[in-house]
Amino acid sequence: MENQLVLDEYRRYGRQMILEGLGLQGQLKLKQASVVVVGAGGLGCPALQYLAASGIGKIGIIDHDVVELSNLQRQVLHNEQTIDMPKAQSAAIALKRLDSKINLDVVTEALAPGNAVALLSPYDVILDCTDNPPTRYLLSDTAVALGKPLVSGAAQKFEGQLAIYNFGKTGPCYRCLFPKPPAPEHAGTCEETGILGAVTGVIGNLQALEAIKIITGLHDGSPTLLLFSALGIPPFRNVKLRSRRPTCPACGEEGRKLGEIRDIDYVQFCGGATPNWEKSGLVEGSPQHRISVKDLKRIVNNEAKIKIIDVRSTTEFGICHLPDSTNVPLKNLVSDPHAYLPEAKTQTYIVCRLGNDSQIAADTLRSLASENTIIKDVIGGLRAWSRHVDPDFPVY
Ligand SMILES: Nc1ncnc2c1ncn2[C@@H]1O[C@H](COP(=O)(O)OP(=O)(O)OP(=O)(O)O)[C@@H](O)[C@H]1O
Ligand SMILES: [Zn+2]
Repeated sequence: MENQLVLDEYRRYGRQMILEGLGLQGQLKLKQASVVVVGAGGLGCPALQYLAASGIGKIGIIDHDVVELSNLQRQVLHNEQTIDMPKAQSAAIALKRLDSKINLDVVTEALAPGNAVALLSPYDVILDCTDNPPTRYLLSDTAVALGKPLVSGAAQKFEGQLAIYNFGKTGPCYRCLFPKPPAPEHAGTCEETGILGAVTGVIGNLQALEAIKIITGLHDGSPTLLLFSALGIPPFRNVKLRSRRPTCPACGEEGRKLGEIRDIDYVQFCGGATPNWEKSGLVEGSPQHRISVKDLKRIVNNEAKIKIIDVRSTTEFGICHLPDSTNVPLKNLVSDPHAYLPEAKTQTYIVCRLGNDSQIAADTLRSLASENTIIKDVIGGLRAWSRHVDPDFPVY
């Protein structure tokens, strides 16, 4: 029945079928098409919702993570009842509610070098709705190897990006544009940098729209990078992309130099795994220049002359903070550290949300202070504080 519509489908898709350029033929193309969405998070949810609603014949959902309360602010297919459920499964439940006959492939494992070719090859179009550099390179290389277009989205803070890679005969791949990965400290997740939910909605919807244009033949085929800034005037800018780089190791005409995808260590290529700082909050017996949250709690109760400096932004400090802590945002501290050097005999403890920025601040002050001044960073930050000391302290 893929080459014709059933009676109900005329009514369901009529509003888009009457569009010039789409028509019955366009709707049949959507019905015959298959799309895979990698990542059922902030971008994946809205993308999946509009792909499913438009009548795509088969949709793959790949995500290894489970739903958390902090996801619901933007991952609009999930809900309070599906917390702790695999995201791919939670998204499938929501899409089945929209269309009970929808054809879905649900994969609750991560896309990895060993399974990428097999998992992605059954589909016509691939959507990158993930959030980390290793997966972006893996998706791009696999799309090139399989000769499929990759609709790639990204969003952070108030900003988003959209591009189609490996599109048509000359469209560049992700490696053509970004031959080198970002430094790990610049590859922050939404947890670290923040994200407005509606921003992922804008980009995720555009990803669905681009896939629909590609499938129905409405796309003009020119590779562009769309930059969105919610606070910008105007909020959208379009950058025309060059053709493939001849020297690109993935798609360049000088031949593929990458080797087999399953043998590539993408995590290593992107600078190695980022340490899980939160876990390190559990470390008992702190190293010399660091303090665990439990030890800090003991000191707060007993010692008179201590100072707690919180190096988060003023906005974050306003959300919650430790009693008697002083807010000095990291950038202020680093730009004028002499202004914040502790008085003699004051013990200084530096805290942030997850325990990274506080180390930079503590190192900066220690390098200027006299040798026996006590300046320590709090391991695991406020996240560890709420986990191990005060369960009523807000986690955000
Ligand atoms: N290699 C991968 N295979 C499958 N899914 C992936 C892969 N890498 C990332 N993802 C998924 O992509 C999604 C990205 O979405 P998003 O950044 O909105 O969610 P998140 O990771 O839950 O966010 P937060 O940073 O707030 O915890 C996540 O659900 C994540 O599990
Ligand atoms: Zn390339």
